[in-house]
Order: sequence, then structure tokens, then C-alpha cells
Amino acid sequence: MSSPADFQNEIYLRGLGDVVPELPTDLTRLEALAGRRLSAAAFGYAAGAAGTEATARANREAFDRWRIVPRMLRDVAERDLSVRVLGTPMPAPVALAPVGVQSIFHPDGERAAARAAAAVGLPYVLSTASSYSIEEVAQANGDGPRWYQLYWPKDRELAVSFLERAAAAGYTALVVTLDTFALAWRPRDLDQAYLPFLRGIGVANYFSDPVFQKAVGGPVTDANRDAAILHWAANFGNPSLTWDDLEFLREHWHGPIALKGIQHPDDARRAVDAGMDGVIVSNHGGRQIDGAVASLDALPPVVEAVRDQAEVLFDSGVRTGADIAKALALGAQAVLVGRSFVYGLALGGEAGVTHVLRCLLAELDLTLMLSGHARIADLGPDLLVGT
Ligand SMILES: Cc1cc2nc3c(=O)[nH]c(=O)nc-3n(C[C@H](O)[C@H](O)[C@H](O)COP(=O)(O)O)c2cc1C
Ligand SMILES: CCCCC(=O)C(=O)O
Repeated sequence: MSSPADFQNEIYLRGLGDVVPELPTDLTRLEALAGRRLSAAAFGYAAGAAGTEATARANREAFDRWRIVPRMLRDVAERDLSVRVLGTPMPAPVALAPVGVQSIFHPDGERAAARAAAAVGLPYVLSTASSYSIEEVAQANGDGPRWYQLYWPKDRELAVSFLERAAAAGYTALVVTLDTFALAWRPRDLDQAYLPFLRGIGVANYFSDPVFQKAVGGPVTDANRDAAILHWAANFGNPSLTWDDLEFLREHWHGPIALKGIQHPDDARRAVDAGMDGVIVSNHGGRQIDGAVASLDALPPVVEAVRDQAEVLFDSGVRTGADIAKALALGAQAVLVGRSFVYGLALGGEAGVTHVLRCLLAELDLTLMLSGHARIADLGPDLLVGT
């Protein structure tokens, strides 16, 4: 006889795979559990945000201001959640957001998360600031879809090296993060003197790069580690970049490109003018500008501005399948999830990330079905009413 957990999986997750019985299925409770298991500094780095964390809260509150209006008797026996975004066929409109230095949360870091993403078939977006190299993560991700996120460094030769390595390792789309050329004022990290995590864990993706190594006088060892980290910090972001610089990316990346951190419709239009394929409406999970507009509130004007000309993706604040349905109804083609999968990684490595993804997809599927929608493309503004 199957266990109660197996029986439950059979009912709720038919065709979607198993969840981990020991982990909560409510991702809010998963976060609380991660808060008890992780060190205060590691948890503060994940859960924390800029300043008073008003924008992080606003991201969540914005979802609460929209309510779903279900429709009945519409034959939803067969559902299809699949989409194609940035040239990638996806079983559901969800990708794992780029999250740096994942070894903070689990020794296998990005490799564990990339394996889970591949098992579920969702794109894994690798951060430039990763604790495993571009190539190591590609290997863990195997045949899974993967995109590369660029933190555009001051050193152009280094940027080109990252792009070439990513293309050679099978990352098919480029996500260029524009909102984090400097890390914001983050009191939880500052108070816990946490950025030295780099000292303990490092950013292997940089350290493994031949251009980076040349700049620091050879491979990074204990002897030059602090100097390498200081070089990294000085090079990490480039506040001088302008829209004209996007041409350089186009020269060096031959697949789809999406700009991450877009909040204003005029910036979305400029992205289209610059030949970009997509924009990601995001405020970095509230981690950059305290007081910035809630990401979900920034979404409709951007969709209005560039619909039919560019793909619009969304992140910041997604915690449930219903949240995903709301963002899609407001015009996003796909969403990225950040902290949600990070807590799964912290609590259960690969299985924990798979758990989170299965929960999100199962809840999205149930939300679609119970609200009378059989396909992702059927979701539109009439799903929602503002409160
Ligand atoms: C711990 C952590 C590290 C992050 N590192 C990166 C990064 O390296 N590159 C990037 O573009 N975004 C990074 N982000 C932002 C995420 O890609 C995403 O925008 C954000 O987490 C979405 O909000 P959510 O956490 O509420 O889902 C990070 C977010 C977290 C929580
Ligand atoms: C040190 C890498 C920066 C990661 C990041 O983007 C974030 O913490 O939000």
C-alpha cells in the first residue's frame, strides 16, 4: 500500500512528479523553515532586500490587489501549459531566475539547481556571479534548457569571454541584468558583514575565466584570493553603460537577448529599438531600490508599450501558482522565480528545488483548470479584477 504522501502526490501531482513529503507545499512556510535552518547571515542574504524592504513587501502586496474571477463549464479536462519563450520550448511559462553564489545555500549550489531545472524541463538561468563555472553548470544541466545572465563587467574582454564561453557551453539565450551595476544598500547584509561570503565561497565563474586570471596574474589561489575579490568588486558592474553599448552585445551574442530590470515603458521601447528580443520586468526582488514601484504594477504599462514587438517576462514576488497566473494574465509571457527555489535548494538541494518547481507548476495547473482556462494563451486581463 502506498504511503499517505504517495497517495496525495497521485491525486495532486498526476503527471507532474513527486514532491518531498518533509517539505511544506506552501512556499511561505518553506521560507520560514529556511529561516530556521540557515545561518542568520545566509538567510538574510536571500530573504533580505534594499533599505527598509518596502519594495520587497510592495511586490507581494501588488499580487494581493488582483483577484481571480473564475469561469465555469468550459471543458478544461485537457490542459496545455507549454509556451515558447526566447526561442526555448518550455513545458510551462516558468524559469529559474539568475541567483548568484548559490553555494551559500547548498554545497552543490548551481549544479543542484540546474539538475532540478533539467528534470522538470524549465530553463535554468545561470548568474555571472556563480559559485560554479559556466561549463560545470552546463554539464549538470545536461540536455535541459539554459540561458546565461550577464553582469556586464567594466572589462570588455572579460564580457566577451563570458559570452563566448556561454555560447560554447550551450546556453541559448542571454539575459542582461541592468539594475545591478552596484549592489544596493542592504542593511541585513551590511549589519552581518555578509559580503565577505565572497571570501569563503568566491565567484568561481570569474576565477575560472582566462581573461580574469590574466588580470590577476594567474589562477586564483589562497595567496591572491583577497586581491582577486577586490579586482572582482572593482570590475563587477559598469555604471557608464548607455543604450548605445547594446550594439556591442549584438555583435558578440547571436541568440535571443532579454534585458532584465526594466520598469519603465520608455525603456522597454528603447530595448525594442536596440533590437532586443525581450525585456524582463523586474525590480530584482526589491533588492536594489527601496521605494521602487512594485514589479507587478510596472508590468501592464510595459506590456502595453511593446506587446507584439518583444517578449515580456516578469519577476519579483512570485510565490504561488496563482501569482504566476496573475502575471500571465497581465501580459507576461513567462515568469522567473528567485527566492522560492533558493529556499528549496537550502532545505533539500536538488530534490528541494524540484519540490518547489513541482508545487508551483501543480498549483498553476489547478488555478488554470479551476478558473476555466485550458491553455496559457487563454489567460488575459479578464481573468482578474482589481481590488
Ligand atoms: C540571493 C539572490 C541572489 C540574486 N542574484 C542575482 C544575480 O546574480 N543576477 C541577477 O540578475 N539577479 C539576481 N537576483 C535577482 C533574481 O534574479 C530575481 O530578479 C529576484 O529574485 C526575483 O524576486 P523573487 O526572489 O521575489 O522571486 C538574486 C536574487 C536573490 C534572492
Ligand atoms: C554578488 C553577486 C550579486 C548577486 C545579486 O544580484 C544579488 O545579490 O541580488
